[in-house]
Amino acid sequence: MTEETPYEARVREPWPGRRDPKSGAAARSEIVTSWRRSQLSGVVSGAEDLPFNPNLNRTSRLVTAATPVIDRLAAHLDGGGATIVLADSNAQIIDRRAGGSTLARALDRAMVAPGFSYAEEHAGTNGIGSVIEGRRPIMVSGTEHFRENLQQFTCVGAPVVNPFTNSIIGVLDVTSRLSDTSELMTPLVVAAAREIETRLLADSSRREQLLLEQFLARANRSSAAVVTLNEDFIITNTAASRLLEPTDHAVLWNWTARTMGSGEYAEGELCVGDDVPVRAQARMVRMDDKSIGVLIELRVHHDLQKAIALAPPSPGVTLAAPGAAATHDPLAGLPPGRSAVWQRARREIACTAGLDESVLVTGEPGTGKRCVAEALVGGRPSAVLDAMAVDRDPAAWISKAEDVLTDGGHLVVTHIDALPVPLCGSLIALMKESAARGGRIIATATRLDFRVSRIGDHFPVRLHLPALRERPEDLADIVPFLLDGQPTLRQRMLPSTLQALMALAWPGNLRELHMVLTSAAVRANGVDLALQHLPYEYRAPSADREPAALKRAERETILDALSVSAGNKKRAADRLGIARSTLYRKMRALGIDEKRWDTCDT
Ligand SMILES: Nc1ncnc2c1ncn2[C@@H]1O[C@H](COP(=O)(O)OP(=O)(O)OP(=O)(O)O)[C@@H](O)[C@H]1O
Repeated sequence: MTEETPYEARVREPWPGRRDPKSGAAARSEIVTSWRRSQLSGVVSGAEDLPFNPNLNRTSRLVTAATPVIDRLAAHLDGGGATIVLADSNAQIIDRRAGGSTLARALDRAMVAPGFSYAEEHAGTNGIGSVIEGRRPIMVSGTEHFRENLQQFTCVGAPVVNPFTNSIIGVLDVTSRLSDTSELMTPLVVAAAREIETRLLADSSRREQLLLEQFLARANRSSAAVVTLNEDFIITNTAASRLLEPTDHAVLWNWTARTMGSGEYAEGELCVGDDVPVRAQARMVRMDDKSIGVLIELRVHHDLQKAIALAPPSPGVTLAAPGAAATHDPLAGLPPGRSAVWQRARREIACTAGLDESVLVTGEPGTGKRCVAEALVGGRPSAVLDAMAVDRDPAAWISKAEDVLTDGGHLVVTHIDALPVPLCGSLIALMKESAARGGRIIATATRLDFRVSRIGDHFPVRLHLPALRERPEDLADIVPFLLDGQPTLRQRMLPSTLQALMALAWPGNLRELHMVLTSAAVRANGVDLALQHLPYEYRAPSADREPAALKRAERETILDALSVSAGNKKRAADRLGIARSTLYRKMRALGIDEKRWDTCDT
């Protein structure tokens, strides 16, 4: 007798999580083992490059609504030549049921199995990913499949659409062997997908009804702006609707997720609408012990509003640069943002632009240091030299710097922390000699330590740009700014997409965000940017948000320890109470640039 594969076991026990006492981890390792075993025996052809994620979200609204429908369909198809496949909005298969053992084995070999993603970009035309791209039911048969190992099947998929947001939250698919293809497959799948949507609507109505009741109970008693929201919708009273802008749905949802965590209550300050500082109090709303949304009261924070009003405005600054415009707003081309940390950085940039001093702009890679450096000299530096390119011709590099500074020009030097030590002395000497004639260097640096050259100490003014992950609420302002900034990026972004982006860590900062938006805009081809338009690895589903927030906190803690220990890894590890090897491993896993700190262990 042949050994039962994990997938056969799952077909026999359709929902292991419900009847099988095995833990999620055990079920996950089963899937991985099966995949590895298949790979080792060489039966997988062309599936190695399919994204595989063993974390299957079995508690989502999609699964809850789809289970009874699939149960019935599975009983109907039992022993027949067709299998039912349920996938999420990322085209990742969540479940597979029914179909005889021969078909199950064939699907195992082709990796049409839970955990694998059939997004079109990885799998080409198929009955799951192509449904998401086309937003309609589709039959893909035999050689119409892009991947060779799928060409033995016929797949019919239909989208499952969230009735409130109109976005696709999943795909229901029925797959059979090519020889078993039936014309009835399409109406069967479409009817089942509609039934799942009806169930979603009924379930949502109950949730939304309860949220509305809670909202009315509070709004009737409160003089504050009252809002109730979940990921899909938001209800506001008149005061809140005056205060909030459309992007604030995502801002409030993100703030709640960060501040409340797994608790029931959160309190804090944030900016909403047109930069209005508010004090917020949020309370979780539950139904059947599950969180279904939050109720938030917002009160305008008048003390903070006064403080912002008193802060130096963004002045028009007269520049000494030869040929520069007489008056220039240094903040004009810089990204907006409502966070306190970015507001402070903008004020410092505005003040610094008014000084005739050399400036060092620091920050992580991609935080926009070069853009800020150029803004500080009216957007018209006399020259821009990259210290990372100095090796090509050091003599020509330093001679160009000398020409600019001797003429009293404004030189932007990017990545000055990469300048070889011998050239640091020459550049500083030039900077000091030319200062009286108006010569000025605006430099950028990523590394915060300057233990080797200490070149940073010679700059009278230093500006630091915060990382994007320190101010996720700013994405609500930066995304439209970047989308508006280029003629090719004129689309709007759906609130759910913005929410997903806010939950990410952004190690590449603005550069990474710009890349993601450009890729999404190309993929969206003129329609509003939805989750499925983002590059695959950026489509964090809701279930992944907490780990993203945790990772962010862990990264912050490690960066803090490295910074306080002046980059010395042993001291940083001691500070954190972990082994140095663990610190290295965590740094790699969290994308902390080791090179940035690698001269600091001496
Ligand atoms: N003001 C801005 N307007 C539009 N895009 C911006 C702006 N600032 C930054 N970006 C985006 O971020 C990218 C990186 O910006 P910039 O080169 O200024 O960063 P940096 O901090 O100097 O990076 P690195 O240190 O890695 O060289 C830009 O190429 C652009 O895509």
